[in-house]
Amino acid sequence: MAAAIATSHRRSHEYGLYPGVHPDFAPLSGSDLSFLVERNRILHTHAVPAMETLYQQIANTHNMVLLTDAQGVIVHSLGDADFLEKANRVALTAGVDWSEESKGTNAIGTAIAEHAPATVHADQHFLAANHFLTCSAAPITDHGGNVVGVLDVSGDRRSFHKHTMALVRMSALMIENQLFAAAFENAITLHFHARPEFIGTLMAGIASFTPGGRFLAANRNGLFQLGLSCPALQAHTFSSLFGLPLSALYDHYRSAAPGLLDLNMHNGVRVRGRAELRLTNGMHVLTGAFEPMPAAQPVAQPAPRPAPRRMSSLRYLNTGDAQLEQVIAKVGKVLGRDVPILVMGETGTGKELLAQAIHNDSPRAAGPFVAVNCASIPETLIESELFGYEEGAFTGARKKGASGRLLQANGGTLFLDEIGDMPYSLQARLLRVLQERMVTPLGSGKSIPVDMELICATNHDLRKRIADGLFREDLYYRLNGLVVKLPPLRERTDLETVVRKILVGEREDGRHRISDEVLALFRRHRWPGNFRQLNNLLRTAVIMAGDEHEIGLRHMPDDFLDDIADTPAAFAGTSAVPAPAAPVAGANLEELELAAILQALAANGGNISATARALGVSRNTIYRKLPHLR
Ligand SMILES: Nc1ncnc2c1ncn2[C@@H]1O[C@H](COP(=O)(O)OP(=O)(O)OP(=O)(O)O)[C@@H](O)[C@H]1O
Repeated sequence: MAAAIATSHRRSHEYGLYPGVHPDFAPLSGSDLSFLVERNRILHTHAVPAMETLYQQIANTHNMVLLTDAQGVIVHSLGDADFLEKANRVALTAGVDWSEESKGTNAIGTAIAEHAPATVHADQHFLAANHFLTCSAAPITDHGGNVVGVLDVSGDRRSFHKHTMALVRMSALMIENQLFAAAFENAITLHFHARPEFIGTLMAGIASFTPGGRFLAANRNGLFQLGLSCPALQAHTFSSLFGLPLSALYDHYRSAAPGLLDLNMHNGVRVRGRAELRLTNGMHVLTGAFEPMPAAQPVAQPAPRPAPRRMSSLRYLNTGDAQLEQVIAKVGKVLGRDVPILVMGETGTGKELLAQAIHNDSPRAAGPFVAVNCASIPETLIESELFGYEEGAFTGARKKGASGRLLQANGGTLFLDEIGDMPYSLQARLLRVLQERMVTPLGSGKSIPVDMELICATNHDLRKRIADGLFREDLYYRLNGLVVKLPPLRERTDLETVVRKILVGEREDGRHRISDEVLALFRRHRWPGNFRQLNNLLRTAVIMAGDEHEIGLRHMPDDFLDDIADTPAAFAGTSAVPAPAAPVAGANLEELELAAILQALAANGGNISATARALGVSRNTIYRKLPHLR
């Protein structure tokens, strides 16, 4: 360090500074300061919690915690009141520039100049005005290795403690990992270390890959363990770095309770790992573990490397509901048998997800999965969308023509969603394609052979549509090789598992859980939007809950609680609701409901908000039922 301090002093001279100078301690003006914070918003957001934790460890030691931008200008500070007065003399406050150019040798400026952690003690500071300080600073870098800020602890020189630097470095690493996670939210993220107990700690390496397996980036410890520079890693993939095909990674996480992965790195080092992939629809596809991770294995006895298992996508969907289990068993029997499958079910019951799982488990999994929603394409376009067209087939046709969705599904699976909404005129054409296995694009005399599996879905009663003259009977019989019906959410017996699974997908740490009260309400809700509704509701609730681990009634949106309140059955049996006094013979539901509200009001001392919370309804609902309370 002494050499680095001497070099820094030389630089300070070159900047035209001299030790006795009284430097410019003026901070940025108000609007410039706001601009500085705004420009560093992401850094600020992720650094402040780590700064607060760091500060808790050093509180009452006459120290301050400082965050600067990449140039050394202070963005945020936390400090001991008794030290603040002294600190103000040298302006350890937001908006002041602590680069070497401005203040000569100091931990912040020197850490930036050296691109390395720096401790500058007492008279090691270049300016005499700063000799009463002792400072420890660590640069914060992004995944490309660029310094984006500095974390620093500065205090009275008599308060110097040799462990301060270790704390600062750990906190900087924590901030870097947060920035990394935010930058690669939708990537496959692998947390790895040779010692399994270090996975999930600051020591773990983290590497990100595209869903196709291409290397994107690694954090500081990841780069260290991989032993390659960032540019050298760009040519790599998941399998070239960790010796496991990507498909085996997906398979691993389709098992009911996947443990840590055993991986052989390109340099021969064996590591253990845990992978995650967050999809934009909010579900993790990789962290198939609904249960907490199994305890790490002792270091001395690494588990024998298991033979790669192929776990099915269908099995991944199977979360314990008996009706669903039957559906999965049935479709499992016809996989690859060229039997068209018709999936029935209300909106949002997961028909498309099931179709995708069937495709993934079929012998055509390597081919394309092409989904067409017949209800969402305008009737005038559906023909060209499905069958494609030749160049110049109609006004507005693209120059080179288009292949059409049927041909795009060649070699894979075509999923026709909302088949009941297929225009009647096109149904005969579709039937011909299915019978002859040939597609004739619009405006073309040529027929092209096509080879695909067909899965259709509908939430209409197709027999009724046939009776109404809206659906062709011959097409119906061609489509319904195997008909399966997905149960609506209100009939599923695995609601708790499903909720847990969605919550695991909502946040990387998967730490939210639902309260028994809310689960009881969920069990009584009608769920008209099925999984789509449940997913959205849980996503909002997780945001509402923030740092609270348990999702309770107070995190539920009002419209949901209103819906529940309008479902009389919802009042029976929830732990939140005291059972109404012995029902009066002949009382109707409304009377029972009123009795329950009055009882809850009494139990909550007439407090409307507490009563609403206890009953799982909004305050408006209470006022609606008992208008005299307004
Ligand atoms: N088992 C499940 N667990 C969690 N989320 C699910 C599950 N099944 C479906 N979803 C989610 O619910 C939403 C609707 O699913 P999907 O599109 O498969 O339903 P659908 O029955 O095809 O709906 P629609 O009839 O409206 O087209 C999607 O966001 C999907 O990811």
